[in-house]
Amino acid sequence: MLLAIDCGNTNTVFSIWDGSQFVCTMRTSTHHSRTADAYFTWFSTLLKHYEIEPDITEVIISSTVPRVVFNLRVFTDRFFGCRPLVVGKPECELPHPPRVDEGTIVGPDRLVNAAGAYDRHGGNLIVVDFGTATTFDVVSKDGNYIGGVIAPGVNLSLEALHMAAAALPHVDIGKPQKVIGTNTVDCMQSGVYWGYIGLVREICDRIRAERDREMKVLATGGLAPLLQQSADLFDVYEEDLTMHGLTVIHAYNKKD
Ligand SMILES: Nc1ncnc2c1ncn2[C@@H]1O[C@H](COP(=O)(O)OP(=O)(O)OP(=O)(O)O)[C@@H](O)[C@H]1O
Ligand SMILES: CC(C)(CO)[C@@H](O)C(=O)NCCC(=O)O
Ligand SMILES: [K+]
Repeated sequence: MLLAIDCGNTNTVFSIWDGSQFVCTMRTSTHHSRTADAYFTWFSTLLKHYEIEPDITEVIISSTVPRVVFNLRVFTDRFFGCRPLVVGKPECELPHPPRVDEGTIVGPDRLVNAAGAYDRHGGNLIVVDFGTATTFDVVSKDGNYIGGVIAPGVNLSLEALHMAAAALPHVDIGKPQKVIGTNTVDCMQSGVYWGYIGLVREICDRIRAERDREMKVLATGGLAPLLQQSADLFDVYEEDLTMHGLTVIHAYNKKD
C-alpha cells in the first residue's frame, strides 16, 4: 500500500491508499522538530485505534516546508524500509512539467493539485486551495501548471489583524449574518469573509479574461464550503484533491 504525506505550513496529512481507495486519513500539525520516532508513535497509535494493519511498501511526500522532509525520510526508511518519492526532487517526475519562469520553485502542493485536478477533470482549470495561503493554480488545456496567484490565507488574515492591532481579538472565521458588523468580532469576520468572496470571484474572472476561455473552478481545503454557502464561486469541491494528486504522481513514476 501507498502512504501519501501532504505536509503544509500548518498541518500535515497522512493518507493510506490501497490502490483503489483511501483507507485512512490522519492529520497532525506541522513541526520540523518532530522526529521519525514521534511520527511513528502517533501513526501506529491511530492505526490501532482504527483497527487497520496496512502493509505500507511505498511512500510519497509533498512538503511546502523543506526542513520536515529530513525526518519524514528517516521515518520512511526506518519503519517501512523504503525510499520515499519526494515531489519537487529531480527523481520525482511529473506527468506534465510546469511552465513557469526559469529558476522558479513552485510549491509542491500546487504541482500536486494540478496533477490531481487534470486527472479528474481534464485541462483549462483553476484550482483554489484554502490552506495557510490561498493559492490559485492554473492548469493548461494539456495539464501543465502554468502559474497562478498566492493570497494570504483566511485564518492567516484574521490572525494578522489580531497580531498587529492591540484591540483586535483572536477570531475564528464564520459566515457573518450581515455585512455591517455592530461589534468587533462581527466587523472582523465580515471583512475577511466578504472580502474573500470578492477576492476569489475577482481573481477567477481575471484569470478567465487573461486566458480568454472558459475554465472550470475546483476548490479544495477546509474553508471552501463555508464560502460557497454565500456565492457560487466553485464548480466542484474536492476535499481529497491534493491526496489524489499524490496518487497520480506516484502511479506516473511507477509506470516505467
Ligand atoms: N467550517 C470551518 N470553519 C472554520 N474553520 C474550518 C472549517 N472547516 C475547516 N476549517 C479549518 O480550515 C483550515 C484549512 O484546512 P486545510 O487542511 O485546507 O489547510 P491547512 O492545513 O490549515 O493549511 P496547510 O495545508 O497550508 O497546512 C483547517 O485549520 C481547518 O481546521
Ligand atoms: C504558497 C504555498 C505556501 C501554499 O502552500 C506553497 O505552495 C509554497 O510555499 N509555494 C512556493 C512558491 C510558489 O508556489 O510559487
Ligand atoms: K493544503
